[in-house]
Parts: sequence; C-alpha cells; structure tokens
Amino acid sequence: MASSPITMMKMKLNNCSPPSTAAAAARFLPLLGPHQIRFRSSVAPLYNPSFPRTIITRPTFSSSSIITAAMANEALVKVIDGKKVAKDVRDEINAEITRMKDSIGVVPGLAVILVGDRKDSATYVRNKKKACETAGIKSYEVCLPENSTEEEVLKYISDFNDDPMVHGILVQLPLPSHMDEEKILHAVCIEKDVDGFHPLNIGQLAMRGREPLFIPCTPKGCIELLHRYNVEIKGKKAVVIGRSNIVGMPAALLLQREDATVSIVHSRTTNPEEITREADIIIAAVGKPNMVRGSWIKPGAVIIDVGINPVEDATNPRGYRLVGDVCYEEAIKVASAITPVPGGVGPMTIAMLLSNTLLSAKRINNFK
Ligand SMILES: NC(=O)C1=CN([C@@H]2O[C@H](COP(=O)(O)OP(=O)(O)OC[C@H]3O[C@@H](n4cnc5c(N)ncnc54)[C@H](OP(=O)(O)O)[C@@H]3O)[C@@H](O)[C@H]2O)C=CC1
Ligand SMILES: Nc1nc(=O)c2c([nH]1)NC[C@@H]1CN(c3ccc(C(=O)N[C@@H](CCC(=O)O)C(=O)O)cc3)C=[N+]21
Repeated sequence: MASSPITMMKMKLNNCSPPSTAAAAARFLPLLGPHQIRFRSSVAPLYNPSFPRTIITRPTFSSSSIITAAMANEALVKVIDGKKVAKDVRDEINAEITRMKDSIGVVPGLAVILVGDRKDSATYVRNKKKACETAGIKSYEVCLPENSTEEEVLKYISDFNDDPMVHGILVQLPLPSHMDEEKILHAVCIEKDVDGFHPLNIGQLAMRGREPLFIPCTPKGCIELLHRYNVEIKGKKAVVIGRSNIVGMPAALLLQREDATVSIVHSRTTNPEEITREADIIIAAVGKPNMVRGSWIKPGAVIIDVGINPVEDATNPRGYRLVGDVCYEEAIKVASAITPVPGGVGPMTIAMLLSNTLLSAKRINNFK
C-alpha cells in the first residue's frame, strides 16, 4: 500500500535516529549561545585525568548559506563523547592497576554471573570481559542455564564472597523470573558489590553525611560525563526520567548530592513534558525509544540519554539499531550538549565497573 502524505510525514517526524552528518557536524564544537547552561571552569573528576579537550573549530558558512536558528544551534551543540571519555578513564585505571601490581603484587579480580541466554546480556558480559582484559583486571565468569536454581546462583556468590582473588561480583540483570532478585543481590557481600545494588549501599547513597562503598555504575558514568564536560550541576534544575533501582533512582540521588534541585518523572507523572521542559539537565532512563521530543527540552539544556532500545532496521547487518530515549534528531536542535546512543552512557557504564573493581581491590588491600 502506498504511503499517504500524512503517513510519510509521521514517519519523517518519528525518524529520530542520529543522522551521521548532523552528529559529525555537532561533534567537538564549543558551547555558545544565549540559553546554554554554564559550564564550570574547573572540575573535580574521579581519576585525576587529563580532561578531554574540546577542539574549537567554528563552522564556516559561505555568504550565500541560509542558516536558520535551528541549524545554527545544531552546529553549536556539543556531542558528549562517552566512548572517548570511557577510553580515557580506562587508561587511567590501567595505570593505577600497574602501579598496584608493581608495588604490592595484587591484580584486581571481577566475577560475573550470567544466568540464561539473553542475547543482549551475553553481549554486555562479553564486552565487560574484553574491557577487563585490556585494563589488566582478571575476570571470572560463570554462565548458568536459564533453568538453574536460586540455590546454585547463591552458592557461586558465596564462593566468590570468600575468594580473596575476587574483589568485585556482578550478577547480570535481569535474572530469570523464577529467581528472587532481591535475595540474590542481597547475598553479594557489600565490600564486593561493585554494581552498588546492595540495599545498604543504596541506603548510604540516600543519606546525608554517609558515603556508599560503591556508586552504581550507570549513574556514576552519567555524573562523570557531566564533570568531564565541565557542566555545572550545583544549583541547577535537573529532571530524571525513570526511577528504577539501578539507574533512575540512584541518578536522582547523585544529582541531589551534587546540589542540583531534582525532579523525578515516572510512568504515573501526569505532565512529564512540562516538568522536563524546566530542566537545565535531563537524565532519561526509561526504555522507550525516542520518548523525549524536542518540545520537551528547554533551549540550552544538557541531555544524558541512558536509554538503549533496539529498533528494527533492515539496512543494519544486525537487523536492528540502537536508539536512546531521547529523539536525537530533534534534541540536537534545542540542547546545548547531548550523549549519543550508542557511544554515550553505555561505554561509561563499563568503565565505571572497572573503576569500582579497582576501588574495591585497593580498599581490601589498604592500598592508597
Ligand atoms: N547505558 C547503559 O549503560 C544502561 C542503559 N540502560 C537502559 O536504560 C533504560 C532504562 O533502564 P531501567 O532503568 O533498567 O528500566 P526499568 O524498566 O527498570 O525502569 C524504567 C523507568 O521508566 C519509567 N517509565 C516507563 N514508562 C514511562 C513513561 N511513559 N513516562 C515516564 N516514565 C516512564 C518507569 O516508571 P515506573 O517506576 O512508574 O514504572 C520506570 O521507573 C533502558 O533502555 C535500558 O536498556 C539500563 C542500564 C544501563
Ligand atoms: N548487574 C548488572 N549491571 C549492569 O550494569 C547492567 C545489567 N546488570 N544488566 C543490563 C544493563 C545494561 N548495561 C549496559 C552496559 C553497557 C552498554 C554498552 O556498552 N552499550 C554500547 C552499545 C553496545 C552494542 O552495540 O550493543 C553503547 O551504548 O555504545 C549497554 C548497556 C549494563 N547493565
């Protein structure tokens, strides 16, 4: 059936994938413009890094070019390069691991437990293993069939809890539905909970004057990106969309710890667009492809898109491509900075897992 003009228009409006040319034009450009959020002149990043330097190249337009306001903003948007920052972080971790190995002979160890045969989980676990190898972390992997029992998983956790070579334990989520996720996450000893999912860790994250042993990797990665791109958080209005235990809720707690004023939008929020439009900083962690449209975004806002959603794409060899929760194509016309999907928060999650594993090995061995 031939598409009617209306259907075609709808298709166009909903095509929110990052257009490669726009993304390339936007990349590495300085943040200017009247609406942008102020960027800090100095930052306190986690790993004593050399900050990513922004290459300041102004776009050159011929005098005959017609530049609309939207196009001009698009050219000034900074794409937050999670892949590059994650690589910098991994290099810093690698140097620290070498220093620790050389001085006390300890190599950090990370154990990953995967239950079932979800393809996406298998991919993440493979990526984590690769990242561990390059960073100099020893990885221990257990893959159990979907029909394993809770007791089997608990037994592996207990063995890893007692193993002095293992400094971090990660149970890949989601677990099969017949398992009690809370019981299993609770079984990981808090000193090795590099995911930061243990209720005690979350409780400490929520309390003033307390410090959690580990900060959950994805929210920690989001904040690290804001720091390394000098985005001022203190005093800003932040909106987190999503309130899951592993992303939305800890992300909101972290932003609050950084002195932002935080609102949380969830599935029962009646006016999500209105609330989100107030925000200087948006963290979207929903799992709904392209949900956040351009009209939801205040001009100059900074957007961290956590969503990883596979959408069908026959032109892609995998048969699908990944898109975020934010309609990228529209957002780059309004925002001052944005993370792409892929290449934004995802690589940072893995880098922060390595960081937490190193932190754990240092703490257990009292290595400064
Ligand atoms: N980049 C990375 O490293 C990672 C990416 N992800 C991705 O992030 C996304 C979120 O993951 P996760 O937090 O685990 O997902 P969950 O499904 O656990 O949580 C989704 C949250 O979004 C809220 N929500 C659902 N629909 C709406 C809506 N229409 N409007 C507003 N809020 C809504 C839910 O609200 P309610 O609480 O009311 O149900 C819930 O709090 C996914 O795409 C996931 O793949 C996840 C982990 C790591
Ligand atoms: N215990 C536990 N801890 C987790 O941290 C955890 C989990 N379970 N279950 C699933 C989610 C999801 N998650 C991702 C990690 C990396 C990418 C990542 O590297 N993504 C790449 C793309 C990868 C691709 O192309 O498939 C990117 O965004 O550039 C994505 C998602 C961790 N999670």
